[in-house]
Amino acid sequence: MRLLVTGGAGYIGSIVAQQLLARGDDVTVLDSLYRGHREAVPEGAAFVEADLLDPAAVGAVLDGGGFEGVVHFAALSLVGESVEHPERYWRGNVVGALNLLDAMRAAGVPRLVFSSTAATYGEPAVDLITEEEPNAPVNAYGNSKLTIDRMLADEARAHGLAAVSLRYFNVAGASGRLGEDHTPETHLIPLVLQAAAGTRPSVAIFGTDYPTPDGTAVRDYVHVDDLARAHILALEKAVPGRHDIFNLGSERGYSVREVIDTARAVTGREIVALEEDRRAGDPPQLVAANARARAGLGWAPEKSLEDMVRDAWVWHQAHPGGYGA
Ligand SMILES: NC(=O)c1ccc[n+]([C@@H]2O[C@H](COP(=O)([O-])OP(=O)(O)OC[C@H]3O[C@@H](n4cnc5c(N)ncnc54)[C@H](O)[C@@H]3O)[C@@H](O)[C@H]2O)c1
Ligand SMILES: O=c1ccn([C@@H]2O[C@H](COP(=O)(O)OP(=O)(O)O[C@H]3O[C@H](CO)[C@H](O)[C@H](O)[C@H]3O)[C@@H](O)[C@H]2O)c(=O)[nH]1
Repeated sequence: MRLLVTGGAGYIGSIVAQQLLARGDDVTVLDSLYRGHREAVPEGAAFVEADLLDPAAVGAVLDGGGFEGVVHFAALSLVGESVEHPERYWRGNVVGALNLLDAMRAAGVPRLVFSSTAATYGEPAVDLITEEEPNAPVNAYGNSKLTIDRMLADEARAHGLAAVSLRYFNVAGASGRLGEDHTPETHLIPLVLQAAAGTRPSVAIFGTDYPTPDGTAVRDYVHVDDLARAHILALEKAVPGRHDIFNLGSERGYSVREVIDTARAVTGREIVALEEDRRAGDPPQLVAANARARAGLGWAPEKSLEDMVRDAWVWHQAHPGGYGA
């Protein structure tokens, strides 16, 4: 397929672009490089430096481009920043997505796969989160992503777009020469590995008084390669005039302590973990039900937490300062 990957200079988008190229798709990456890395755009992909907030630039890329689909990753995704500066998230994520949809409609691009998030569910007190769980985001990041999900449902109904929202839980791991390099880094696994490598003195455990087996928060971690595979399936199975939503998780949660212990075992390094207060807005537990993705996409995660930590560790050792170093 001829595909546009927005946000393809970022962590997940670059790895999806790489998998698409590997199976023979023709890939163009559109990214503003605001939070991405030119070095992460896979060889073989065409690259356009453009901002989704610039409708003329987006229209110029799509118009006459002959694209058969768009995989849309480009977004702001720092929960804390979204609470302090919600306007950045409404503009960057919602207006950006609207500009993209306008350009796709004008150019007649038939399908879109979108990076949604577990944050659309807020803080549900259930063991496994299904797609039927009420939407109740607790921050502007989740609100912006839920708004885009709703835009896609309307767009599909009115204009026949084949749209799929993939609700990622916690994405981790690396894939060959591509890995996770966020500034600032807020995600647990890269921070734990920086502590293992000695590039930071310790890692914080945010909260030890949660109602979970060991008192620390539980998350459902998915390897970025497994996640990437789900995008390819979604592109193939998207139905014109429909908007489908799929959770991407493993139905198995791990606590912060379990993640740190796994990293100790994988790296063989000492990792100093300091117990701190809860981070504001962190729910005790987020674990995905994935029956819908199994049935509808034929997708199931294959890689373990150990695989994610090992692959991220290999990448971290090869890129101790990230892409910039
Ligand atoms: N990492 C996770 O665990 C996780 C979980 C749930 C959902 N998501 C979603 O997945 C997507 C990818 O996440 P990631 O971790 O790879 O993020 P990332 O920050 O590494 O990549 C996002 C990319 O989008 C680009 N971008 C941002 N705004 C843009 C704009 N207006 N125009 C053009 N480019 C723009 C950035 O420069 C960056 O390269 C995001 O939409 C995020 O919300 C991520
Ligand atoms: O230094 C750290 C960093 C994180 N944590 C804990 O580790 C768990 C995982 O935290 P991450 O920041 O790695 O991931 P989140 O679960 O907070 O965030 C994920 O889910 C969010 C929605 O809830 C967004 O979608 C976000 O992009 C995605 O990475 C949380 O319980 C957090 O409190 C620590 O204890 N110490």
